[in-house]
Amino acid sequence: MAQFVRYASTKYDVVVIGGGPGGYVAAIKAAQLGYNTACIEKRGALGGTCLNVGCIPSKSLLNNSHLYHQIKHDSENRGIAIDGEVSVNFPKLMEAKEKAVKQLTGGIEMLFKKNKVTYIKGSGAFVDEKKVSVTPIDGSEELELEADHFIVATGSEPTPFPGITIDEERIVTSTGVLALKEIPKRLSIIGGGIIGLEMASVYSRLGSEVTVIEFQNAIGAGMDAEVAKTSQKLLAKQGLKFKLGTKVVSGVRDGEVVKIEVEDVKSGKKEDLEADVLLVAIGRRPYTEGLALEKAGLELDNKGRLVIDSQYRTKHDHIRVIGDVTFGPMLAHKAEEEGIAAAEYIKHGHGHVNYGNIPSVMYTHPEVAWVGLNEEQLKEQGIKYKVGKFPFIANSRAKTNLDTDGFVKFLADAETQRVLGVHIVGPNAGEMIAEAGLALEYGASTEDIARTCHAHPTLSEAFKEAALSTFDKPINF
Ligand SMILES: Cc1cc2nc3c(=O)[nH]c(=O)nc-3n(C[C@H](O)[C@H](O)[C@H](O)COP(=O)(O)OP(=O)(O)OC[C@H]3O[C@@H](n4cnc5c(N)ncnc54)[C@H](O)[C@@H]3O)c2cc1C
Ligand SMILES: NC(=O)c1ccc[n+]([C@@H]2O[C@H](COP(=O)([O-])OP(=O)(O)OC[C@H]3O[C@@H](n4cnc5c(N)ncnc54)[C@H](O)[C@@H]3O)[C@@H](O)[C@H]2O)c1
Repeated sequence: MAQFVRYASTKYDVVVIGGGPGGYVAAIKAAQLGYNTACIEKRGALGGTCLNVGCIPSKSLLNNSHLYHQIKHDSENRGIAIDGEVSVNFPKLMEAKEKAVKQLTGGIEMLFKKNKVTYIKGSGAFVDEKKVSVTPIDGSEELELEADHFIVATGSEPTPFPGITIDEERIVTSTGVLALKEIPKRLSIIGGGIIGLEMASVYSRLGSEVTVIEFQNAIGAGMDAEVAKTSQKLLAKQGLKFKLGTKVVSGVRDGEVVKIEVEDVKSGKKEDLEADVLLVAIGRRPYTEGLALEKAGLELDNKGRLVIDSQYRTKHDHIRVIGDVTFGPMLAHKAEEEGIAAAEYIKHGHGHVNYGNIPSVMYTHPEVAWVGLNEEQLKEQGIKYKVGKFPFIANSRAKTNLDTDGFVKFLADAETQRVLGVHIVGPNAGEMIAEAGLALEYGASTEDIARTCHAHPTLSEAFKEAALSTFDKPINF
């Protein structure tokens, strides 16, 4: 009975299943558009993978491990003398991460209150296409909710590696690696994608010997090949070991160590490795467990993604799907944009996400960021393009910061100079890429950017000079 008082109503205009970046944003937007909205989340905290076990905890560890590494290895250069020992307090580092997560997930609860979204802590499952049942996480009585519209945003989970058993202690996914009890002496990572490289950076800076095992001959899971190569070189200089073109045959825990057998893809040569922790980071897959999709007759494709049309509708017009659980890149900002668009489709019949303009950022040091098409895609599509590049070594702010690795690379239409893609490896790339996104959105040419006054001395002058370099000579290089 108490449940019904707490959850006020069992009939809503909009019910959102999943409280991650897709779901919580969709719920707030729907409420702002005037709908009586509820959001069902089973984790016990809002914010989904991103805030709880993804973007936010990983960025906390990346930031603080970078600071530590810089203080320890890069202070003398800068005229800062360290008298005494600089060391890591690992439990405290983890505590700082937890604090950031708690503040941000709690912040979403406040936003729900402010926007009058009903937050239902439980697991949602379709009863039919008009109703969902909720099993509350506090063990109280099951509820049934009816709604005119549903938005499914149940996210994704780590892709398992066939034959390798995860214990989240010695053989871990991204969730386990973000919550280790101690810094492993040796960390092996299967997958040289974004998770693999970000976590490799964290633990390498903290003192682990890190080996990244990647099936492909390049790291970065699809980033511009030249950028991927540069990034790999810079990460290798920091001490990361790479085994590219390498297949993992097996990974087994043996007491306190993990034994890994790998095989060179080309030669078939086998090798045995040993690690204290093995991270499996070979991608993520859509998560629909327990949703009882069959009760609503919803379809999955062969990759387990919920099938939708361009307005996020399933075969039922009133059931929409957004975020990692459906098509497109598995990124928080993509899920958020879709959350807003889905609510707007419900209200107005139109919404907007530009899938050609979704930035990607890898938060290593230096960062890697890109948006639009890369050289390989342009060649594949037969589009004639010009390249403009500017290295940070020639940028005054990068010089003053003693942080000069990397470059900005523009790809522009050969005839019109319209920006087609921007790829950056370098300091602050993740912030700088926003300017490229704006340029793409407005259909800017590289000349538009080159003629825009950028403040001096800033890293963004490298951005301007790279744009200029697609059609003229740079000034400072
Ligand atoms: C280690 C790591 C780092 C990452 N870093 C970044 C980054 O820096 N930038 C970036 O853009 N992306 C990053 N990502 C990806 C990002 O986390 C996802 O793209 C994003 O969280 C997807 O949002 P979503 O709302 O679709 O799903 P999720 O965030 O996965 O949220 C889905 C929610 O639905 C809930 N749920 C599932 N089924 C039910 C049910 N039946 N009933 C009730 N609730 C349910 C789940 O508990 C979950 O909380 C990272 C991911 C990982 C793993
Ligand atoms: N900064 C960010 O935006 C950020 C950070 C972390 C995660 N994410 C998102 O989370 C998702 C998952 O990340 P991820 O790094 O697990 O996936 P990913 O797709 O980025 O990379 C997986 C890598 O594993 C390799 N691989 C696959 N199977 C393998 C095998 N059997 N042996 C060796 N290597 C193998 C792939 O070639 C690829 O390079 C991605 O979609 C990513 O966009 C984003």
